[in-house]
Amino acid sequence: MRLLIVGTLEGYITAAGKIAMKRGAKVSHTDSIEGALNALRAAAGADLVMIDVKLDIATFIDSLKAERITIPVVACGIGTDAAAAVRAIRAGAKEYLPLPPNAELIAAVLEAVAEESHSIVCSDPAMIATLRLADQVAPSDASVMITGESGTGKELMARYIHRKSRRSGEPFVAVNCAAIPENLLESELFGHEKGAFTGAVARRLGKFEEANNGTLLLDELSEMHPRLQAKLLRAIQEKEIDRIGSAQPVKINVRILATSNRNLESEVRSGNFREDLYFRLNVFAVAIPALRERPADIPMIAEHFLKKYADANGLGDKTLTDDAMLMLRAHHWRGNVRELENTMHRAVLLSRGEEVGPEAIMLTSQMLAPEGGGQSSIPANSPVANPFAGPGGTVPAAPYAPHPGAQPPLVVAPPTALPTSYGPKGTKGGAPYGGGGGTTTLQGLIGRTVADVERDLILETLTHCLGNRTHAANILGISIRTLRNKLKQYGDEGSPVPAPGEGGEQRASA
Ligand SMILES: Nc1ncnc2c1ncn2[C@@H]1O[C@H](COP(=O)(O)OP(=O)(O)OP(=O)(O)O)[C@@H](O)[C@H]1O
Repeated sequence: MRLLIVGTLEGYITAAGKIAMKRGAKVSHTDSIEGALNALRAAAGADLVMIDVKLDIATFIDSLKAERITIPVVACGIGTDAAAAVRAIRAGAKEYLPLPPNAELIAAVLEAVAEESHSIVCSDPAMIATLRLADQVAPSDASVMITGESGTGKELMARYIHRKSRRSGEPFVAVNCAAIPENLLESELFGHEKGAFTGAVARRLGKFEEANNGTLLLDELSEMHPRLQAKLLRAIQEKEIDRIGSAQPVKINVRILATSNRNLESEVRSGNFREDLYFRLNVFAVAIPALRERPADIPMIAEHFLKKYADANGLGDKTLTDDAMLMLRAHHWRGNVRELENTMHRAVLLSRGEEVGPEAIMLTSQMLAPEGGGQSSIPANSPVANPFAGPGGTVPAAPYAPHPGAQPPLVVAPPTALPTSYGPKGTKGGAPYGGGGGTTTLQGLIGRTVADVERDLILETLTHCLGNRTHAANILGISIRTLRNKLKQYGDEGSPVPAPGEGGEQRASA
């Protein structure tokens, strides 16, 4: 939880900050609205803003909206100044907190924000049983291996276990082992001393030390190189780590959670994953069912995201029609909850009135037949399954007429609409999405590495989205986490990364 305090809070900054820090929040402070906007633009990141009621909250919230920065804002002021409180709430603040700060009130607000952004929505008995198991294992210090297909909510489950554990007031630190190159992952996890290698200009603490007394999530652990697996095993067994370049081991107290979307047992059998490490980490196993195996969750999660994105885009209340719900229930959801989330995000932006009908439901993975040849009950190329579907269920270039105020190009713009060149310098276009991609454009890519093309695609999409990470991740079909990891890597390698709200040149941290 990262808290940004804006203004002087009538001289109570230190007290409020201390209370928040005690609850595990990372607190930063700026005096002015401009300072806050700059920090948020530069991706400094915050989960909650506490702002002095004396500042111009309406202008601040309007600027956030204009720049599509979604963040809850809580106003703070002396005592119970009812008029100021009403003004702040009218301007869009979620809450009004009276000063001097009250520890319980601040704790409740922080908790509500944390719950809101990481709550697990479910009603299917299969998922409820999985949550019960998580509840049982959470209080212990045992390692937990969380498995499930991509997009089922493994990271969400890890956060849930941390929240329910005795370590909930301590840091939760996640490392995506697949997104970090092997040579960097070692220093990311274990840290390094100054001069340990070329470029190590200062000591850097690794994620193990950052997570000390708390929980470390090793996301996509199956991707870790065997050499590092050995070092990880030692860290877990000995409860100490060696920073690169140091002969002095550092004691650590970290609970490990790990996720994998591969079958780790077969990775062990094929020699790609150490058996001893597997048994160390697999003290408890929590297997999250695929979304299609918990059909009762589909309507509830769909409604949840419908509300979330309608609120985020200021589009008022929306409801799904029966036909639209039928389509959602019948779909195979190979991309699981992430795919459903993206589908609902698009539906919100494409629907015109209060009702969201089948015409707004674009099931982009229709073209991926379910494994084993099974189809959803509605054929992929049926106009009902996807009203925009072309032959084979692909989505044609720009078939919709967006209603005013929506930003469909951010979500469904075809590659040709992007101001980009995916090919070598000077060539235009490229169609990595289904439908419409021709051999000419593909030929333009020959001679370039996949990593190179991927970087261009990601950076151009981000530029197109004015630096908005969420929109870019949606268009790219990758998780926001994967996008952030990639951006960090590109930034480290010297590529200019657009900051939120920027379409262009400014460098920012991912
Ligand atoms: N039950 C749920 N309720 C609400 N949101 C959910 C639920 N399950 C997943 N999500 C959302 O779906 C998205 C994907 O979840 P998450 O990143 O946890 O999946 P994952 O299994 O870790 O994916 P990957 O394997 O690709 O890293 C996130 O935005 C998450 O908040």
